[in-house]
Amino acid sequence: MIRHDVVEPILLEVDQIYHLACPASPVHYKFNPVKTIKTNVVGTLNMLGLAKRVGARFLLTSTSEVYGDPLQHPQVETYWGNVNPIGVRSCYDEGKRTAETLTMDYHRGANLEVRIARIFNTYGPRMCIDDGRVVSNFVAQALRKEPLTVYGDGKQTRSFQYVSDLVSSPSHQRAHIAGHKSRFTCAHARTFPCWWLRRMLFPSIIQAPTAARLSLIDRLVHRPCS
Ligand SMILES: O=c1ccn([C@@H]2O[C@H](COP(=O)(O)OP(=O)(O)O[C@H]3OC[C@@H](O)[C@H](O)[C@H]3O)[C@@H](O)[C@H]2O)c(=O)[nH]1
Repeated sequence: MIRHDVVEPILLEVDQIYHLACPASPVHYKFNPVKTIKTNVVGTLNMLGLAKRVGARFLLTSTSEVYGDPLQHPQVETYWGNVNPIGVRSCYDEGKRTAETLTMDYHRGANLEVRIARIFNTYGPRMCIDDGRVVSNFVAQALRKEPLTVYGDGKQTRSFQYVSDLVSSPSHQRAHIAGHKSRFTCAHARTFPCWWLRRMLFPSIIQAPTAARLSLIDRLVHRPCS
């Protein structure tokens, strides 16, 4: 294994590049916004340059956040989004949009074989307890028997997906099929408001047998962060 910051160029002999670098939780990517956008722009350029040099296939993990504050529900891959270029989330939204642009420009200009996976709100084992995203926050708060922090009126909706569904999804499989269209959505077909998530999670965790709760705590706290 090599530890390397994608913001710095690197020369390797590889057949495939999975470009996953970048914090995904809003709390984490807002912590150092300049580093976040650098990772998405300079880091993506470096990885695409490497892919071109060695003729590797390239996968970019993008995000539902490329749609910004969408005016269309659900978001289809042809929707261009509604993004604030100067907001606190822009380092991530616009960074990933630029990363997508660069990926498609290398595809068109250098004939690089590319895939772009637009991943929606994903949760599951190996998340940090302080990840900051809504599902792990609610689970951690319910385990501590604290009130669940629903921001705003809780009517905001998200498409949540379990991590193993993401990995085994048909969309993910398509990433491996040569010649398939270059971008695809990785999301649950339905969206749910945050208030619903609170109503569903809290009683099921509070009423769970102690052993089940301890196992959840173990999975959240004692596993390394993904
Ligand atoms: O404790 C919390 C945390 C979050 N929320 C709300 O829950 C909703 C979801 O927020 P999250 O922090 O889980 O993350 P978001 O859905 O905004 O973005 C995330 O999902 C898409 C991924 O591609 C992105 O990488 C990731 O940023 C937001 O409306 C947020 O305000 C709460 O109500 N309470």
